[in-house]
Amino acid sequence: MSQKETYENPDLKKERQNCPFNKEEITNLLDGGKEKTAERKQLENYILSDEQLKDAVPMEYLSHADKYAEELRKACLLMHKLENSPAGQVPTLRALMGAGLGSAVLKEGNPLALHYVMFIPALMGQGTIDQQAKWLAKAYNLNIIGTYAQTELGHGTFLRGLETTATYDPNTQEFVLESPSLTAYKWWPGSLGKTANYAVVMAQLYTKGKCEGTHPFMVQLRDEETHEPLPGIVIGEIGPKLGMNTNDNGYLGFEKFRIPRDQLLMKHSQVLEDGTYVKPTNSKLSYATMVFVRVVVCQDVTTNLRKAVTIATRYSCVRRQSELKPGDREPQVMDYQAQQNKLLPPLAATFAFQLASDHLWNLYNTANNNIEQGDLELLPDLHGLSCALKALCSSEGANFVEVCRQSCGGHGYMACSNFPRIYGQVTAAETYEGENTVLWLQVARYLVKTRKEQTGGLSVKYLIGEEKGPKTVDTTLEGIVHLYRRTAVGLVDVAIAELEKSGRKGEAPHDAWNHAAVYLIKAAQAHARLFVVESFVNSLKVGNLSAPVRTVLSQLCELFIIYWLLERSGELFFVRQFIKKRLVTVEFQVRTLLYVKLLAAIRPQAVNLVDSFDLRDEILASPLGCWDGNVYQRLFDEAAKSPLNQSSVHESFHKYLKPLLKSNL
Ligand SMILES: CCCCC/C=C\C/C=C\C/C=C\C/C=C\C/C=C\CCCCC(=O)SCCNC(=O)CCNC(=O)[C@H](O)C(C)(C)COP(=O)(O)OP(=O)(O)OC[C@H]1O[C@@H](n2cnc3c(N)ncnc32)[C@H](O)[C@@H]1OP(=O)(O)O
Ligand SMILES: Cc1cc2nc3c(=O)[nH]c(=O)nc-3n(C[C@H](O)[C@H](O)[C@H](O)COP(=O)(O)OP(=O)(O)OC[C@H]3O[C@@H](n4cnc5c(N)ncnc54)[C@H](O)[C@@H]3O)c2cc1C
Repeated sequence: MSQKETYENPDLKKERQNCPFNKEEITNLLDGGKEKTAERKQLENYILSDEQLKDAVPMEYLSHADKYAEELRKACLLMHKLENSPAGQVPTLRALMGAGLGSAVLKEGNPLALHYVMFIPALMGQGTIDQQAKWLAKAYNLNIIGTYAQTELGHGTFLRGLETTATYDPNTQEFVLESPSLTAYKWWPGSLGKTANYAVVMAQLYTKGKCEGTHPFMVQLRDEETHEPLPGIVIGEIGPKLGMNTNDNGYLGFEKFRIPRDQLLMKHSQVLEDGTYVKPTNSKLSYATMVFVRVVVCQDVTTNLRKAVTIATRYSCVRRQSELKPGDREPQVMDYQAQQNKLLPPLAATFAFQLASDHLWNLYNTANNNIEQGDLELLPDLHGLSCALKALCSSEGANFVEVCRQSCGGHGYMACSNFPRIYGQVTAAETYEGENTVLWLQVARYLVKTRKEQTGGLSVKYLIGEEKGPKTVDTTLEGIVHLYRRTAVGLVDVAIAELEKSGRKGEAPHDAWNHAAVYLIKAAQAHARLFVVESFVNSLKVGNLSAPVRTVLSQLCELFIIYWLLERSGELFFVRQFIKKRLVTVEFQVRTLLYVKLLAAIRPQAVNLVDSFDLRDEILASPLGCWDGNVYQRLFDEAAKSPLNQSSVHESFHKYLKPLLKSNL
């Protein structure tokens, strides 16, 4: 059964011949430059060549506890490796926390992720200079390991409803942390179950008998030597989940647990020794850590989607099934237009999401620098855009990953295909860091406010003033983007009209808001899609792209924006002006024709495009997606690893089946 190391599936080989563009140019573009590509490759060689970081058996065959222990072993080894990393510590950390390199080693979730993704950012964003001096070095050196404990059994979304209390005692200058009910128990924080010994805990601050709202507190949970929970701390792990099972999500209760006053993270608000409360300039500054994570989640989801698309595209060019031309050889399933319709939109989406995420990352950095200087002007736009893109990338990403799985037929359902893990990771992002529906409503709030008050940040400028641009069918990219813009504006206006209608009926604003939720969510989604397509189209106008790369990216861009338009066509019916002008029918006919042409144009470039993602086989971790296309041999090799194949007759036969067979029931 063995194949030569040099094997390359002939169909894939053919797909790779005569590539019209330079794959490396796209790789460099995605990495952020030639040097960054070189750095990444060097880092991958450094990490992935370490034998101790390889799994002895696939993780699926381990128990819940063994999975955790094995992932923790590798996570700790990775941290040791940081010291001598050729790329430097911070870029290495970033690569390890992201969905690429990190997931090649830590398959079921990184037990140290929350330390880097939330605990350290919370200390940096919420702690004073003195508090950072006290804790940050320890955290960076991994002398302490932390998490972010906000969500409770009873409340995740509604932060004002959190029940954990931190009551200031001026006599001892301490806060007393308390979980007054079962629903007040912290529930969900990653790494809390077994790994972390510290946490940034969000609790309702009481001082001088008054509740001042939720605030972040630095809390030690476990003894630094023995790792035993400290007296007054009730802590544990919450059990198996759909995915990310070694992220050891945990629970946490406080029984009159005391911490010194200076462990309230006091960058934005303070409690003085006598208990006087000093307010922040903006009460939402304590939510800043969530904003950071929403921004990085967009990047994480995009990297995961690239993996799914690579696996499905390569497999679809290796897989031959059914009959296209009667009597001919079975075709590659990728030659079915229906398969292209499944796979080429998610392929295009990887570019669209990456470009939008880059844009968001730049906004985050600018806004954050300004906030450090006391200038909060960009905060509403950052909040609106991070909610919009987090919700859009995670929801569309999860749907696309599922389509990629389906496109691989039965083999896509195997655990070894890696789709279950990728899906587990991406769909989790639909819930964590703000449940998507809730985030859409936050976006809608910003849109409605902007439209009504005619003032808002850069991402919502199109809602201010009268819309300009062609009102007839225009088949240029600009024309299509304009259609998106008109739909987005139109849907905000429809939502506002609904709110006003309810108002006229005498409904209170909160009831009117609830009764307009369907419209509000549609408006928020249209806004997010507009932002993504604008980013895609605009980024093709600038940059130093060769003509062949520009051509293929333009085809992907056009395909993607038409795909979304056709998918969400129902929304055009909400916007009255389209119906009046009978634009919808015309739009449909023209776009569908173009869409089908684009599928055919991109099809021959699909394998070369996913090759240009330059994802190593260890990162894809799937027999279906390997570079050599040796799919069937690899599936067979994976099956051989099953513990059920280690003997010809399993012991359970003798215990259960044989007695049944002999029982003459
Ligand atoms: C140094 C090395 C670093 C290495 C690491 C680097 C990179 C890492 C790379 C990759 C990692 C990638 C991904 C991560 C991978 C794995 C992740 C693993 C685990 C995931 C962790 C998940 C953790 C969590 O889930 S933590 C819990 C998150 N919880 C939530 O998100 C709760 C959601 N709820 C809310 O946010 C709020 O309650 C609310 C829904 C917004 C409502 O709040 P409320 O106070 O009720 O506000 P209201 O609606 O009344 O609005 C009032 C007003 O405030 C404005 N507002 C609201 N929120 C904000 C905000 N955040 N910022 C600014 N403004 C805000 C709102 O717009 C209103 O304004 P206005 O009155 O209309 O003007
Ligand atoms: C894998 C994973 C990791 C996590 N890690 C952490 C962590 O490290 N730290 C941490 O603190 N938390 C963490 N969480 C918790 C996570 O942040 C919350 O689960 C999330 O914010 C959703 O809150 P909830 O569970 O209370 O959902 P709920 O708010 O109860 O949602 C239930 C339903 O109610 C709807 N709903 C709720 N409010 C509204 C509203 N106002 N309007 C309309 N619909 C509404 C929602 O849309 C949803 O359909 C994690 C969760 C997961 C799944």
